[in-house]
Amino acid sequence: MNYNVGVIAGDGIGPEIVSEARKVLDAIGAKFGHTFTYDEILMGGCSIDATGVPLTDDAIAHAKAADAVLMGSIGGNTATSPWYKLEPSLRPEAGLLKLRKALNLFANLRPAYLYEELKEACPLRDDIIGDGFDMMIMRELTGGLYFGERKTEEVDGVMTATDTLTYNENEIRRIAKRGFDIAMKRRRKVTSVDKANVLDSSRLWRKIVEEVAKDYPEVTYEHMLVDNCAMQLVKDPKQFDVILTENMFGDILSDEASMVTGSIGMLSSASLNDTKFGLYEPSGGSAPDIAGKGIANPIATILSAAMMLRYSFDLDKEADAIENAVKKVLKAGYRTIDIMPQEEAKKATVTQVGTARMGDLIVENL
Ligand SMILES: NC(=O)c1ccc[n+]([C@@H]2O[C@H](COP(=O)([O-])OP(=O)(O)OC[C@H]3O[C@@H](n4cnc5c(N)ncnc54)[C@H](O)[C@@H]3O)[C@@H](O)[C@H]2O)c1
Ligand SMILES: CC(C)[C@H](C(=O)O)[C@@H](O)C(=O)O
Ligand SMILES: [Mg+2]
Repeated sequence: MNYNVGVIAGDGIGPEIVSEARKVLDAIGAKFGHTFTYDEILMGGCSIDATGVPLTDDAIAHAKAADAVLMGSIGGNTATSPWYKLEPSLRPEAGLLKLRKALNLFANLRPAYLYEELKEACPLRDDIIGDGFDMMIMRELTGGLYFGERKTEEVDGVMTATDTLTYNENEIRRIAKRGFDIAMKRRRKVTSVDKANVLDSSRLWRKIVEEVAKDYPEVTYEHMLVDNCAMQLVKDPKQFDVILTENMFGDILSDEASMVTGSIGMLSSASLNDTKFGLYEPSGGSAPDIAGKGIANPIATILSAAMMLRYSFDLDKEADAIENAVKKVLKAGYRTIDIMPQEEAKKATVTQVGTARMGDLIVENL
């Protein structure tokens, strides 16, 4: 079967990590008898440079026409890049937000899993790590602060900036259902994270989650305030199965969860709508500090490609093959620099490799 994959390589390390994921997809195609054709789509800083805007209507049309989209990352150094002198709607991130909205990608799944082999890269103590942990962050992606009205204006001679956080019950219900559905396929526990002690939007979130929970009697659920959740993620990450939360909290908590798995370079993600379509991308950014050096970890992008095979194309065997190959390569001791702490470097059993070599090793182990 032929699959038409839209590819947004993007900026910074984006092109480096996406080309490794394409390498792996091509190898999967050859092994299992599929073809993947790639439609390259411009988004982010590279689109600004080429067209003056971070995402053109033509780019949106190509993304919509694809069977699924694989993405690297967009953006630059927000302190120094000229892209951040442009008005906000013309900056790289505006392209990504516009695409998420245009494709109605409301459900963002970010699986944070500690590989046995990466315990050394996890900054937590051994007694906290125990047998490891495996959680799914289910982040609402098309509402909340990211999409509310915002303005900067002078009020009584004082510069004043406003961002608004709005959720309606339908937006909350559909993401909550997704969260409980996923929990049914996992360890049947949902932790709904909010700030209901302060925010109206969180109080509505809690009310709707409680209604949805009634349809899932087999799932244990709890509410947790976001500040406590941030703390619990490092105190006892094992307690979490599905973390269900709104857009901004999910953005922040998923970066935190990634670090307890060893590195942001390990955290894959799928952004889904209510069809089989999805946008698959690593959770981390364009990493301007290491772009062009050939040292970025491509595993999150490769695992995102595996999620694409599983969720958009129903190719479970093929997705398993990628995930197993990643495990084998880690077991054999290969590490990119982000998952290789100093003490590990001294061990003869561990070998540091760059981006392309890591991609090749995963292909060799398929
Ligand atoms: N989905 C996306 O495209 C996305 C996500 C997050 C940030 N961004 C953008 O990326 C730019 C840089 O943001 P930032 O520096 O705050 O976050 P970042 O995630 O790009 O980088 C944070 C740190 O993590 C490291 N890192 C990230 N991915 C890595 C990988 N695959 N391998 C090894 N190390 C990795 C970086 O080197 C850096 O030290 C900004 O413009 C931001 O808006 C884009
Ligand atoms: C680049 C940025 C807009 C984006 C977000 O905040 O959603 C990123 O941080 C992410 O986590 O995908
Ligand atoms: Mg983020």
